[in-house]
Amino acid sequence: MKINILTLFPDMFSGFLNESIIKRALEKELIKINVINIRDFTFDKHKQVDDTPFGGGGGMVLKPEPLFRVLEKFKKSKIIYTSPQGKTLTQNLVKDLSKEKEITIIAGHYEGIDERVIEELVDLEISIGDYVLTGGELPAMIITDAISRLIPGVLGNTASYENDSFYNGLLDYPHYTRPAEYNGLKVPEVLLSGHHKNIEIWRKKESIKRTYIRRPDLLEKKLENKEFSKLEIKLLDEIKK
Ligand SMILES: NC(=O)c1ccc(NCc2ccccc2)nc1
Repeated sequence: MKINILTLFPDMFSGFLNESIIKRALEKELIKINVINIRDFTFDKHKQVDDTPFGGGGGMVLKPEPLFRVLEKFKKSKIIYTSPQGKTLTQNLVKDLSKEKEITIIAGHYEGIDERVIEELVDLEISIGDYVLTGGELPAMIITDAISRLIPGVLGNTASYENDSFYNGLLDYPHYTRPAEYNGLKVPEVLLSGHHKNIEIWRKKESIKRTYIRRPDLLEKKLENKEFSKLEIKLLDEIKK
């Protein structure tokens, strides 16, 4: 998987690329991340990348020329633009994107980019949620992070995404680690029992309970898509009693 990120602020990515799981995935060449400075694709004296919006109003808009030039180099990849106007990112969309060979993410800035770039070159506009940020760099990191962890080998063998919350359309169950008692607070007995079947059922029930309480919309969706196993239905009935 190769991810190109087009940005005006490449230095914003150094922490993201040089720490932890992403750093190791890059070292193991499981993924390749290419951060490109859009300003390198301006050839005028002032290296102008943005300008005031036609029709007036505040802020600046990224000019079309530098973006058309840089995107010419990446037109074989899937072109993504991060903006509040995009399709909301979900784990399912992340899963679909993780199957692409190469994607290029345009991190918008200021008020956004000239619409002609979106119309002509962008394959998918993505929003990470209903709020506005100073730029598209953090959304680009979030999309890159979420995709990378699904690439085989990126998560160590201990963790895996199969047990992810959202992977099965439910919220995660509670997690505990040593000590078994802290400040008089005990870990649920079943988790200390070594009884794997009971632990699996307890975890599944906790996931469903949490989803039922915190995100009933996710349960609805899972029911609509008929994605419930017989066990899950049984546990949901117990929870509802
Ligand atoms: N919710 C998001 O995914 C998001 C993406 C970018 C962003 N800010 C940059 C920008 C502002 C306006 C138009 C285009 C880009 N804020 C939020």
